[in-house]
Amino acid sequence: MSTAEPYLSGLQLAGRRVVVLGGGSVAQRRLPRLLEAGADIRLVSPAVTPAIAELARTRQIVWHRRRYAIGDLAEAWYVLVATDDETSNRAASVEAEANRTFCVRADRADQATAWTPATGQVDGVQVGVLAGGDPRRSRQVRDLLVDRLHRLRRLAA
Ligand SMILES: C[C@@]1(CC(=O)O)C2=NC(=C\c3[nH]c(c(CCC(=O)O)c3CC(=O)O)Cc3[nH]c(c(CC(=O)O)c3CCC(=O)O)/C=C3\N/C(=C\2)[C@@H](CCC(=O)O)[C@]3(C)CC(=O)O)/[C@H]1CCC(=O)O
Ligand SMILES: NC(=O)c1ccc[n+]([C@@H]2O[C@H](COP(=O)([O-])OP(=O)(O)OC[C@H]3O[C@@H](n4cnc5c(N)ncnc54)[C@H](O)[C@@H]3O)[C@@H](O)[C@H]2O)c1
Repeated sequence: MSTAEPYLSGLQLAGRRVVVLGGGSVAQRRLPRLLEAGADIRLVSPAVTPAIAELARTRQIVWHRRRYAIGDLAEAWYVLVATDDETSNRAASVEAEANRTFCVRADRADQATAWTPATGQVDGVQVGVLAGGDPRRSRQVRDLLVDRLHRLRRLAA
């Protein structure tokens, strides 16, 4: 990956296929935002957390109960790689690159073509913060911004 700055964007994912690999704590944290965006989510993982199993049971996502296989990313507009198996993570990011599909890689920031910002929303205003790969800092800055937006709303009321 280059040392250039990432380009923040507002992806319109409604109805578009997003493939998530892995069903652990990282996937669980990120699925709610993808669902709010209306993404058509396919999740591939041999095991998932109870919260993710519930999303599958209620048909909010489609869960394929198996390991990643080459070809899984064929229809994807966006890919979130979050398994704890480095070999699969690497193979999937190679497949995404060949498909020219942007791909988050939770275990290796330097091998990813997209990063997940810390996000918040107040009154229809979304904030997204990247802090150069330092998630604690992006979370802290997001919390400050969301708090300030809440204060402004109270002052305006
Ligand atoms: C902001 C947030 C968004 C979200 O996830 O929603 C986010 N990580 C969050 C939490 C978090 N991340 C980590 C922990 C474990 C404990 C700790 O270290 O504190 C926790 C805490 C937890 O899990 O509770 C460790 C970690 N993170 C990355 C690596 C790999 C590496 O750096 O190479 C490793 C080491 C993994 C390992 O050791 O194996 C990589 C990335 N994490 C990013 C985003 C992208 C950078 C964005 C930026 O520029 O800031 C980036 C580059 C790529 C990506 O994954 O998209 C969210 C907080 C927001 C919120 O709370 O709302
Ligand atoms: N980027 C971040 O914010 C962040 C935060 C914490 C951890 N991590 C890293 O991200 C990865 C995932 O973390 P986690 O805490 O969600 O792990 P986890 O152990 O909670 O979940 C891993 C998931 O991957 C699944 N899995 C394993 N092999 C697979 C395969 N071949 N194909 C598909 N699914 C497979 C498992 O069944 C499990 O559901 C780890 O490498 C971890 O070090 C990243």
